[in-house]
Amino acid sequence: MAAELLDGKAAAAAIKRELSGRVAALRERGVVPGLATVLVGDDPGSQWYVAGKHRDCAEVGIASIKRDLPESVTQEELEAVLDELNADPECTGYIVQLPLPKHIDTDRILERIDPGKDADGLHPTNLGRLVLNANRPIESPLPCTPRGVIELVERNGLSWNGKHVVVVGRGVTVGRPIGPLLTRREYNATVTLTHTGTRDLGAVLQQADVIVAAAGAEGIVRAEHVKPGAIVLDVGVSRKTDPETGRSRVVGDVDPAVADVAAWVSPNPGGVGPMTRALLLQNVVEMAERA
Ligand SMILES: Nc1nc2c(c(=O)[nH]1)N[C@@H](CN(C=O)c1ccc(C(=O)N[C@@H](CCC(=O)O)C(=O)O)cc1)CN2
Repeated sequence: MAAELLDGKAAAAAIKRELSGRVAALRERGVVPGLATVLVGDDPGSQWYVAGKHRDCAEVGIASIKRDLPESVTQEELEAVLDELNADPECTGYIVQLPLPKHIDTDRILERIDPGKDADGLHPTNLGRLVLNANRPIESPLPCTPRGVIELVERNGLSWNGKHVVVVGRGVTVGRPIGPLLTRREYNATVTLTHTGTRDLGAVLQQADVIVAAAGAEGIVRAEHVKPGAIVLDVGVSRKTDPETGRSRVVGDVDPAVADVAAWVSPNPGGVGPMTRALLLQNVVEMAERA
């Protein structure tokens, strides 16, 4: 039987409709939320994601500011741009598009962001609050993709309570922060984080009620790894060029045959990607509401 689809486009559209009303209410109070993006270099994927963030802002009434910098930018020049955004009252939140070029120290850049303007929730203060505030609501921005994964499942009437979640990939935007989030009492999941050093990944995956595949390794999750009835979220992004058309397309971490075994799968594209974008807007709106 074919799995049901976790439609990220539909869920993201619903979130954006809700946010439009909240932005209108903020504007009535004279508060204009403004998201800035910092893009370094000319990677077409990153350019496409950043352009999408500006389109999303326009759709819900958030002002947006662009800072596009050449690949050759130095650490000091990039930090000066962040200092300027930290001081700019029209920028209420901002993101630095990742990945950054190899000559840039990404950790130092993330630490330079004012935690009160950290729309991605990746500043050490905000990641630390995610770990510390175990028994009270978190009043600081949370990483967008983990938030998007959680929302996508819940908006389809599914619960995390008591589920064994196996996450594949230990990157800073998904794998590392999703465990502290899903193990909070309100979600109550049990999380296993796997990575390239995990022995017998297939055997670990077979124990999962939910798989979150965020390794960026095409087709790493296959049908024989998946327990019948599991929920499978495909967060991985690899790009493949079609030899006939020369056009590039996104391929995920989940082999399409998984849909014959799982109960629910998120398509890729059209699953977690649009949710990441919607939850970024939600972070911006929440930060403006709290300010
Ligand atoms: N500063 C950040 N950098 C990066 C993040 C992040 O959350 N913060 N995540 C990813 C890229 N990303 C957002 O920035 C992102 C990835 C994918 C999508 C998306 O909507 N994808 C579409 C398909 C797109 C395509 O065809 O290329 C989909 O899934 O339907 C949005 C945002 C790394 N960097």
